[in-house]
Amino acid sequence: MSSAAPTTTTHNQNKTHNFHPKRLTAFKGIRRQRRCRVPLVAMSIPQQGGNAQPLKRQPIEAREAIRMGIPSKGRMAEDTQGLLKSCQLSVRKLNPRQYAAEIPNVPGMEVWFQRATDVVRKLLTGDVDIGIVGYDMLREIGNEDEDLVIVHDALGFGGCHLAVAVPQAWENVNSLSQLKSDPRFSKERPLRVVTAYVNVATQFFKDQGMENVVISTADGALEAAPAMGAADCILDLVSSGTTLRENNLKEIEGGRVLDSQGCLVASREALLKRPGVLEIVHEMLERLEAHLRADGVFMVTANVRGSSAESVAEKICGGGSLLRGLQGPTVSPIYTPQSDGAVKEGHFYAVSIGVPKTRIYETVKSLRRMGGSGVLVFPMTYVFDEEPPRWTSLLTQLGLKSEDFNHLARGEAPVAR
Ligand SMILES: Nc1ncnc2c1ncn2[C@@H]1O[C@H](COP(=O)(O)OP(=O)(O)OP(=O)(O)O)[C@@H](O)[C@H]1O
Ligand SMILES: O=P(O)(O)OC[C@H]1O[C@H](OP(=O)(O)OP(=O)(O)O)[C@H](O)[C@@H]1O
Ligand SMILES: [Mg+2]
Repeated sequence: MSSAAPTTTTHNQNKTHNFHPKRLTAFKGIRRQRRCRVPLVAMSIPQQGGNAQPLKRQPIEAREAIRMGIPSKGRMAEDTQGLLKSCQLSVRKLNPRQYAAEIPNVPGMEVWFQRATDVVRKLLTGDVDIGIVGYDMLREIGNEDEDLVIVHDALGFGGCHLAVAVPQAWENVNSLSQLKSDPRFSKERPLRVVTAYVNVATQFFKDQGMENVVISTADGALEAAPAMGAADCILDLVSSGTTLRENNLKEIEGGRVLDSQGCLVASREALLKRPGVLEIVHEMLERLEAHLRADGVFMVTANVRGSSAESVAEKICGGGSLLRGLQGPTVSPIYTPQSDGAVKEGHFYAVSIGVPKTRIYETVKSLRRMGGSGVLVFPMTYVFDEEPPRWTSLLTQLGLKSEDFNHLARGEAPVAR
């Protein structure tokens, strides 16, 4: 470790008492804190702590089944299963205490419930091939390991950021540069930062050239540490900012370390060597992309009177960009049945447009102004577009081309390049 890097210690936190609900959560967290010695150096496979043996990577041939790891508890668990369900990839487990499950729509893949940190560890050890976790965990536990490949970096849940926060009472410290030059901290009396993200924090302070920093770690309720005197400031997750506020802490300019949300991650080795993994990831990515694109959009259809499809399309397009939909309105003739059994194109056309959910009423009013009637609004499940750019980017990261994927999909070996 370079001399500029902050050092890492552990500390115990003692009892405190207060009555805001968020603070009570914090109080519960303190009781389950454990002493945890965190290694000082960056590792390709993080240790389990204590005297545990270093984690070893399983050879790819150690098992045949394809495995996905998803969070077993915490706020990511519910959102992960919710998103999968929205993509018709519902996870089925026989009882709530079982940690193994399946996705009936993806036959042949095992789903394993793990703590978020362990999802990343198990990707690193080759015990799972695919995982869903927060980007924060991926960075902290994965530590930029080359085997970890981000397949989808924005699953739309678990949005938060990691930030440095200091006591509100530090009126003269509102930015990282002010913290850096704060005369209270020196080599003899370094700034004490508590965090659950030791690897990320170590790298951050090193990058900022902040040498007089000591990093300690705890499992949760970190916001209590400055008031208890156990640390000077914290580096922790922030979402609404309530926990910081309720514990008299504030973020500082330049102290935003990273933005996080749920990610789909896979092992490079598994993608390239375990038969079937790349195909499953391809299908999951397609479904996720199409679903996330559809989320927030409604399909609106209305019957509009006109002399031809073109004249109706012109009228709709003239009604503003909202009515043009995702690519332009779809206008189709409505056929009227005749007495002789034939059908005839009438004077009404069905118009279909994809509209942001937030602008539905505005759209209905515009359609009515154009003589639209029978307006129907449907939720969209998927918007499948061209091959998703994230898929192309994944293939590039793996050093593959589309034709290589076709070889793999046929069970043939990838083309050597
Ligand atoms: N306040 C938050 N808002 C949004 N996402 C969050 C928030 N806190 C954590 N996360 C995300 O959820 C992930 C799991 O955190 P969470 O606190 O739910 O579980 P945990 O820390 O494993 O459980 P516990 O807090 O009970 O020990 C984090 O890695 C992060 O990506
Ligand atoms: O900005 P906010 O919306 O208040 O959210 C931030 C808090 O959420 C997380 O804690 P969590 O509730 O998971 O408790 P923990 O500290 O025990 O993990 C995180 O560690 C922060 O403390
Ligand atoms: Mg938590």
